[in-house]
Amino acid sequence: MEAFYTIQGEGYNTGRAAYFIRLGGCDVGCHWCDVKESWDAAAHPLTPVDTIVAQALKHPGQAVVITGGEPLIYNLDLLTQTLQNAGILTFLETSGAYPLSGSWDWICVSPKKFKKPLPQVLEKAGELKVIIFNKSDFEWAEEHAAQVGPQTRLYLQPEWSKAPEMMPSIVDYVKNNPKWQVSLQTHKYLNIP
Ligand SMILES: C[S@@+](CC[C@H](N)C(=O)[O-])C[C@H]1O[C@@H](n2cnc3c(N)ncnc32)[C@H](O)[C@@H]1O
Ligand SMILES: Nc1nc2[nH]cc(C(=O)O)c2c(=O)[nH]1
Ligand code: SF4
Ligand SMILES: [Mg+2]
Repeated sequence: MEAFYTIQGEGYNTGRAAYFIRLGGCDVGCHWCDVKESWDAAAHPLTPVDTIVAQALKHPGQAVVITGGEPLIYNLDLLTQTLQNAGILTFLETSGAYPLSGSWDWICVSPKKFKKPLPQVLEKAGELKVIIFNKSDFEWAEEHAAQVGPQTRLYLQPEWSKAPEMMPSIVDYVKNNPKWQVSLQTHKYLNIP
């Protein structure tokens, strides 16, 4: 759908320069999704892997973030292996709703109520990043924390439009349950893509 060089704004790798590759197509249907224009795969022409990788290599960043849409609706083996062979770190942003493919240096799973994550993806998560839209999402977060390994980093990220309202509860929750950390969409405060 699009590719751009920016700073990873969210989660474990926040603050790192990265080339973002946003793949079109998603049927998970989050009502608060901040890239609804990505949902219709047919609206975004296919791009050859070699073209994507050549564009990525024009930037000095050491990492690529593959996001969407839901990137795991595609088999990502060739794209990620080609990037890694070129010396680029591969980071994934996924809902976990589709089977895992690809070769990854970091996997972020952000589970969704609308199409639940697969256990095989949760198992491989470097980080679990749960979006907090309302108070019931804390319980939802704990249900998923129970399904990841002890090494998985745990993040609570406010849904953007609800951030002013939900932030006090998130702060209290993290202070009382310190296995969790706060993740903010810092790129939106920085006014960068
Ligand atoms: C747009 S999604 C694309 C990747 C994948 N479909 C997923 O949901 O993980 C990238 C990240 O943005 C988060 N996100 C999407 N809309 C958001 C919003 N309105 N507020 C906060 N985070 C949001 C998702 O939960 C996910 O972690
Ligand atoms: N800067 C920046 N960081 C991000 N982290 C995850 C994003 C995404 O949409 O997947 C995103 C994004 O869209 N921009
Ligand atoms: S899974 Fe990701 S891309 Fe799909 S609707 Fe939800 S937030 Fe948007
Ligand atoms: Mg985004």
